[in-house]
Amino acid sequence: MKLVITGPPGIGKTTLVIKVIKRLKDRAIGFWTEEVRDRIKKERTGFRIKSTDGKSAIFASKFFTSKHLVGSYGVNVERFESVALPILEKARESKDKVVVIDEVGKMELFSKKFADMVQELFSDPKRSMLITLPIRDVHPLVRWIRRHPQVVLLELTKSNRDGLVDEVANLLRAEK
Ligand SMILES: Nc1ncnc2c1ncn2[C@@H]1O[C@H](COP(=O)(O)OP(=O)(O)OP(=O)(O)O)[C@@H](O)[C@H]1O
Repeated sequence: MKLVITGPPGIGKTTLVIKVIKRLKDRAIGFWTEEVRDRIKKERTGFRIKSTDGKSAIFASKFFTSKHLVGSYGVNVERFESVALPILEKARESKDKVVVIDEVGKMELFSKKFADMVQELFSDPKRSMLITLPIRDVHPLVRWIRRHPQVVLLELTKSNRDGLVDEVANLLRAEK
């Protein structure tokens, strides 16, 4: 099964993914991205990637100089790849695991290697995946995933986000 969660920024996609990973325990392999906030001013300063094997890196920041910009955030593609690629390579070898990728968005897709890896994993019909996507088609791959015939697309809202945790975990757990 290919479960794809979409919804507007801040609706709770990452929160849902983290809860589902906890439910799936070691059946889940992959990564999620979360905000980095200034401890004193409380404002968002960037984004961090965290993998199921405990690695993490700040890969986008207001303080990074980069040719890859999303709004005021500079994206460090090498830092992103240093966490994302090893865990997805490991996932490729672990055929019975659910691959979790939060998210396939504009910042992440500056990495061509990441885009190729996502497409490869997604193209395996037997592969169970849980992916989050931005609401807009920010990249041809986002459009391709959204329209893939195997996809079950779930749009997250304030009213369904709590109930979907068990539903998503059960759907993925039921897969061999
Ligand atoms: N089910 C929930 N109940 C209450 N608060 C929630 C819930 N889900 C998320 N939140 C809160 O909403 C905020 C945004 O959540 P989260 O980062 O998961 O959203 P997101 O959709 O992944 O955002 P982005 O699109 O920026 O990645 C967080 O402060 C989180 O604590």
